Amino acid sequence: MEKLVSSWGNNVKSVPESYIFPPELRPGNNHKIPFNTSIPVIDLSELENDHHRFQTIQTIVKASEEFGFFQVINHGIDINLMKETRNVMKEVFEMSDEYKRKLYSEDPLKPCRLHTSRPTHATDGNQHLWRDYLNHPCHPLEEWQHLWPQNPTKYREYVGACSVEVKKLASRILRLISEGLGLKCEYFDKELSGSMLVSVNHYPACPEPSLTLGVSKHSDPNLITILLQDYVSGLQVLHHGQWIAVEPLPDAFLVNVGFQLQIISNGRLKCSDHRAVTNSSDARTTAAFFVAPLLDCVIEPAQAFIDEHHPPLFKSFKYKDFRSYYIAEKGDTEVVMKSFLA
Ligand SMILES: O=C(O)CCC(=O)C(=O)O
Ligand SMILES: [Fe+2]
Repeated sequence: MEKLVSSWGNNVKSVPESYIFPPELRPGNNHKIPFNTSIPVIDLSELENDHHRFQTIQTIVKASEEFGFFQVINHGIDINLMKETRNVMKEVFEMSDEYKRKLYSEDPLKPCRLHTSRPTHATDGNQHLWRDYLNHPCHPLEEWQHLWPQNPTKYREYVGACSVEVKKLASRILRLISEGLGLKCEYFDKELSGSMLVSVNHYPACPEPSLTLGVSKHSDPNLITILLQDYVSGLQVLHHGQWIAVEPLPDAFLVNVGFQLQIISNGRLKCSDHRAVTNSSDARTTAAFFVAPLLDCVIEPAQAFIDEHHPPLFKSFKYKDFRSYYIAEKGDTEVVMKSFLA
């Protein structure tokens, strides 16, 4: 499959022209910045201890205000299930070209498809990204699982089991955030978090990581994202104008605030721009579970954050209108944010 980087990326000594970013958008030497330890790693087992519960919730809220990112450990999801899920996900990209051709589609409306190189606002529209991805909805499981890849043979089983657990983890985190912000604990329980889509991202080792990107700068359009990573680093977050590198902790999930959580919290929680860089020695596979509102759901700042001194900062809109606009503007954070300001 000539379009998929996973089919030829390992055999080239240099990055093809169409993958080279303009100088101002290249990561340059920033593709190997050291890990920044200020993004908190939060131990969820502390929630069982009455003394530490309050502090843990405060740390989650503070991280969501300051970085829009935090990691969670001791989250209750079986480490072995995480490992098996990562393995079947990696295997998809190692399948034969013949098989990958069957999964590949250019049709964005296809519910399960393998694709590559989604152009974004940060490029000139033709720029390729050093990434292949497989995406499909995964909640409610029974509605979608039969459309997922049949090979690797355990894909449906492991990704299905992991999706159910990740959805529960997301609900738990949303309840903690609600509690920390003074919202009803079940505020996000229903339509606001009614759908979940996974994007399995695969970044083959890249011969010239300073010239290209796996995913260019963007913020996530959904409510909250739960990212399953492996041992290989690559995610960078823009913090006060500087790129900072996130340490990959294979037993942890990385959590990030999406646009909708920023809007509902009336700007209190932040969705931060982030990107994925590549490296020359190891392929990297991640799974981003995007928890999102149902398409007809009305999004607006929650009443709890509005009073005479705090007017609503954002308009009220249907999630589907936000999504269409985000796609049309290729995820340009500034343009998207501006048009939903009150
Ligand atoms: O793979 C990663 O580290 C990040 C992927 C990401 O940001 C996304 O899929 O939205
Ligand atoms: Fe993202």
